[in-house]
Amino acid sequence: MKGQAENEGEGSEGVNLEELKNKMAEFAEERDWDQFHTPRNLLLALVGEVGELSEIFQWKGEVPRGLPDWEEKEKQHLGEELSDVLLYLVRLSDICGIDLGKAALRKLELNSIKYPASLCKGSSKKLALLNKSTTTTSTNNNFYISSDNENGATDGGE
Ligand SMILES: Nc1ccn([C@H]2C[C@H](O)[C@@H](COP(=O)(O)OP(=O)(O)OP(=O)(O)O)O2)c(=O)n1
Repeated sequence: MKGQAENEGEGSEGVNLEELKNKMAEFAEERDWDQFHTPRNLLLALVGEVGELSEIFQWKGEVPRGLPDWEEKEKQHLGEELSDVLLYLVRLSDICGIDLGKAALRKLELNSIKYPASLCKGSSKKLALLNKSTTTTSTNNNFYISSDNENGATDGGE
């Protein structure tokens, strides 16, 4: 989705998942595209957009937070691809009957239980300790904890 949008510059305050879900449903309904918005099609579309998002970063190497050296045009393009991913994710969740907001809040809770700040914060020694203690109690959450990342752990599981 490139180029000038009608509501460009409009404030984003108050945008919520419910609103995005309804707008996507309306968008599909108006075009009689419900027939194409099947779970599999939406998943493939989502993955395709993740690919387009990746292309923006491809070959750039690591880039600093906030992307200070990027041109506005490039940042706008990034916003468009991020939005495509979000919109397809919202639509996929809706079509699958998943309340994405509720599911995400629950997952955040699970994450905080799985990665207690008191254990994750700090040295790699503590991360290794967490790895050891959680893998013995966790049955279906296979994950690894990067020893060189002081910010936390990477979920390689579900
Ligand atoms: N069957 C479709 C096709 C598009 N869209 C919406 C959701 C996305 O936000 C956007 C995707 O549009 P494009 O497939 O045209 O993808 P891009 O905007 O990324 O364009 P391009 O692939 O040409 O860069 O439009 C949709 O809901 N259902």
